[in-house]
Amino acid sequence: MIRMESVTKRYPDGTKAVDRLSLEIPDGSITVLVGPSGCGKTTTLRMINRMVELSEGRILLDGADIRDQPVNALRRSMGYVIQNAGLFQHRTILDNIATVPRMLGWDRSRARKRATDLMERVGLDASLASRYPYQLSGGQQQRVGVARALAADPPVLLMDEPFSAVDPIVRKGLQTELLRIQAELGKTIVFVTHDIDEAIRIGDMIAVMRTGGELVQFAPPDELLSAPADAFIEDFLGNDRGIRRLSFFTSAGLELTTAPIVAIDATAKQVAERTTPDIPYLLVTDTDGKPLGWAEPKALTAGGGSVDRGALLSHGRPFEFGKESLRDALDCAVLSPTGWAVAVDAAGRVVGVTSQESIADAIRSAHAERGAQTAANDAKTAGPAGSGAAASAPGTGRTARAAR
Ligand SMILES: Nc1ncnc2c1ncn2[C@@H]1O[C@H](COP(=O)(O)OP(=O)(O)OP(=O)(O)O)[C@@H](O)[C@H]1O
Repeated sequence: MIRMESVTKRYPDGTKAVDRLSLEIPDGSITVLVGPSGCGKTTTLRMINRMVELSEGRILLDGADIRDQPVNALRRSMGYVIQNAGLFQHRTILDNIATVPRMLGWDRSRARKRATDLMERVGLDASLASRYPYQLSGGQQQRVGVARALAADPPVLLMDEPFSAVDPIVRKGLQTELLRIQAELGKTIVFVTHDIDEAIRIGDMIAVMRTGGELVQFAPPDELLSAPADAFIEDFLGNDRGIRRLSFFTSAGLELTTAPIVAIDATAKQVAERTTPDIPYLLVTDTDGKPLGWAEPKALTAGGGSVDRGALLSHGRPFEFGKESLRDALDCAVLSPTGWAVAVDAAGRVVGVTSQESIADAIRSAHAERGAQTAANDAKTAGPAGSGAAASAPGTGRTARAAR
């Protein structure tokens, strides 16, 4: 664990970049430092690998003061990724990734084998190995940067605005890749961004800082959204907090019904059996159970056994039950022409449908459950007085990340 104890950084010109920052960065998870330009994020990150020396306080890595170990050994235990990747322009992609293992004395073939494996891990095609950085897109260069930082398998990864220079679609792809890599490797990642949406999407814990290098709130993203510490955080988070928070609630608890579902080859009798006064529309599936569209029951029987697929209303985007969040389910329902959302399994087969009312019920119970959980965690972490000054992550109760 990285523990920052009342850390202050004053630059020689007198600028106080970080002010008595206390933070416990939990192992094996992503902690995001976020805040407006100039609030001290980069300075904080660089104090961890001693690219910037702190002025007061101390930083402990697994209980040991980082100033008590040789700076080279410290930096080797921490991969470092920056904006625009910072690749060596005169080296091939493979050699860029193999840089640290080579510095550590690995022989050439072992280092290259490691680099080749890492290219695959970060989603880079092997055919790019012999190219030079200028022959890659910005997104590909960032992937190389991540692979290079992972090359010596350091337990800690420090990432400074790594995805800021690429367009929003590529950026989302890189975030997804990082989450996938993190799920596989379980590194301790400290990630700097000024983008609160990025922080919410990838962070297990988020530290919000404000100008003057002050920590304002340290919390998991759903807690930040539900209980911002003050008006500054509320403003920084922007609109739609309630809706965005629904991304942290799984759709697994939603009540589904299969009552209004019929297959395309259903007989008139089967359609009639499914039809009740409560159900103005039926969802039609193909014979494999995949959704085709909504139809009024009478439209299904009008053709005397053959359904006109072109006349079906769109079923919209279905959501994957249990994997996607309540936010996804709500979005599907709101966009559905019938107001009902279609739930599918991983193979895309319909497992049921759910109404906006059922989703509203699920949202209410999810809020109540999370409230009870938070209260229980608060009671646990409150513990005996004087249990430490550093802002710390709750020990338990982090909900599984819904597919964000
Ligand atoms: N070498 C330096 N000498 C003097 N002041 C510095 C130095 N480096 C940074 N600062 C100042 O320290 C403060 C914090 O800078 P820092 O780069 O840590 O902020 P940041 O939150 O990462 O900003 P950004 O999002 O714009 O990158 C700023 O006021 C900055 O001008």
